[in-house]
Amino acid sequence: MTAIEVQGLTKLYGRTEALRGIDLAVPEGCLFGLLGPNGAGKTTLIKALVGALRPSGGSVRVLGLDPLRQRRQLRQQIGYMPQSPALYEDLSARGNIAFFGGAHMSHGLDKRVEEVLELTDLTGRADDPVHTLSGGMKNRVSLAAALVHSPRVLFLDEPTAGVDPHLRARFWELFRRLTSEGTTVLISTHLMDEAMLCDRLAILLQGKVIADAPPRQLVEHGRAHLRVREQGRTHEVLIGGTPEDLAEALRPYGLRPSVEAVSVSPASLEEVILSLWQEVAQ
Ligand SMILES: Nc1ncnc2c1ncn2[C@@H]1O[C@H](COP(=O)(O)OP(=O)(O)OP(=O)(O)O)[C@@H](O)[C@H]1O
Repeated sequence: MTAIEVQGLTKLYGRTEALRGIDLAVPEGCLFGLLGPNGAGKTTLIKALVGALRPSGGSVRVLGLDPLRQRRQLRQQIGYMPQSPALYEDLSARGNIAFFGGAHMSHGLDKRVEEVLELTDLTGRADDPVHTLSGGMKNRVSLAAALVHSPRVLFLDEPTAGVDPHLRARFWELFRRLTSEGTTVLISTHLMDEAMLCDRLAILLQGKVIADAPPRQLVEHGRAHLRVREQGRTHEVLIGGTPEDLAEALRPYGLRPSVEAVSVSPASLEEVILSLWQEVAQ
C-alpha cells in the first residue's frame, strides 16, 4: 500500500512559490529521505503532509486520508517531529512525552513512556524540566513525543540536528528498526551520509523534486571519475555514468601499450547532487 501520495502539490506564501507541483508516492514501510538546500521546500512539504498548512493546489493523501479534512482520524496514526521542538518548557521530559502520548492513547501509556525514554537515551534526565536540557536533548524529547503512540507514519524534520554522532547512529538504527516493523518514516536532512541510509530519496530544489530514486541508483546514474595511468602519470576526468560515456572517454587513449592502468569510480552522492542542482539552476 502507498502510505503517502502527493500529486501536483503547490504552496504560495504571498508571491513566494515554496512548492511548485510536487508528485511523490511513498510505499508503506519505506525510509524515505527528503534532501535539499535551505529554502528548497522540505518543511513546507512536511507541514502539508501532516495537515499543518493549507496547500494552494494539488492533492495529498496520507494512509488514504486527507490531512486537513480528516485531520482527527489521521492524527492518531501519524507522528510529527517539527524542526524546532514544540515542547512545554516547564514540564519534565517524561511529562511532555506523557502529555503528547495521552492525547492519542491511555492504555499502557506509562509503560510506553518509559520505553521511548529508553529508546532516546533520556532516562537519566527524565524528570528535569525541559528548559534545563541542551538543544540535542530537547530534540530527543521531541522525537520521543512523536513516537510514543506508535504511529504508522512518522514525519521527522531534521531530527538529528544538534545530536552527537554516537546518538545519531542510534537514531538511524531506530528508524531502520521501525521501518522493518512496517512503520513508514519520512525524514528531511541536509546530510549526505544520512541520505545514503534511506531506501529512497527525493531531492528538492526550489520547490520541485528534481530526482526521486534509491540513493544507490542516483549515484550509479551520476558521474564517475575515470583515472588513466600512462607512463607513470595519472590523468583524471569526470565522465557521465553510462557505458557509452566510458567508451567515449577512453577512445583518445586507444588502449596504447603505454596505458598502464584504468580505473573508474562512481562520484559520491554529494557530487551527483551538486551536478543535478547545477543542471537545474542553469
Ligand atoms: N511562513 C512563511 N511565510 C513566507 N515564506 C515562507 C514561510 N515559510 C517558508 N517560506 C518560504 O518558502 C520557501 C521554502 O521554505 P521551507 O522552510 O519549506 O524550506 P526548507 O527546505 O525546509 O529549508 P531549511 O532547510 O532551511 O529548513 C522559502 O523560500 C521560505 O523563505
